[in-house]
Amino acid sequence: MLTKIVETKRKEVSALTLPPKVLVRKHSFYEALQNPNRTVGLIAEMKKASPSKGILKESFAPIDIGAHYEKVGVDAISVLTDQQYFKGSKHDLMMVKETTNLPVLRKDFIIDSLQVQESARIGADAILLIAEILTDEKLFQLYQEAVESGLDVLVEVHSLERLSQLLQTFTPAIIGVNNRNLKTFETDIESTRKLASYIPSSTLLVSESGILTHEDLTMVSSYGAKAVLVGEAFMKDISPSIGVRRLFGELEHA
Ligand SMILES: O=P(O)(O)OC[C@@H](O)[C@@H](O)c1c[nH]c2ccccc12
Repeated sequence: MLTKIVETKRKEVSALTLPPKVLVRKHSFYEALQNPNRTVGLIAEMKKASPSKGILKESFAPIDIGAHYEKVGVDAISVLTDQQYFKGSKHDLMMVKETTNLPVLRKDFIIDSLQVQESARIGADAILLIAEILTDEKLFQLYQEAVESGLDVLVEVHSLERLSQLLQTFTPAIIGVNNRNLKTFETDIESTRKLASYIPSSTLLVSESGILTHEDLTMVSSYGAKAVLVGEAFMKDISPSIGVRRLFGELEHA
């Protein structure tokens, strides 16, 4: 699947023309995640579908979900912009950026400089770079280009092997441990525990995927995660804000 997605991205990039730059107020993704009001920062994701789970939310309305997230006090919003596999769009991101005052992370499979420039132009505050689909050289190049364009970067990694390797090239400011193996779709929050001790203390550790309950949140926080990235649990709850409150232990789990 991952190989297939990257192939699709190559085709998309070869047909990509840069859109005009939208004028938006930038927010620091990095600073937002260090919310002093709680022990774990929250990046709340919106995604209509995923290759592993199919449709997650039939009545998917990005502006509405963004409003829920902002009202309930999440620290940042992640918007899936991949169309083919996640049923998202760049337009979703632009709408969310326009209607909220939160930092917005562009969640996509970025393999080329053009996509980095595009992300800045559509108003993203941060981008995801997946170490498992990039060489060290490419990852570092795209990372630097993003920073030069004023974007924060969430560098995602799944295996210890890939993590150790990339740390020999550079130390990202934010590292996300994806608890989901994108090749097998197996999800296990223990991945965060296994990798946490190898991540430099100066790096902000984000635990991504498979965090469904308050217990999961407490667990990854005890492993050293300073922030979490959660999507599915919020898409499947009665409303995204109820999902957020449940995750923080303010309501019982259904
Ligand atoms: O829906 P979940 O299990 O809470 O996971 C959210 C997020 O971590 C996941 O969507 C994700 C993490 N890395 C990715 C890379 C591409 C697409 C999606 C992702």
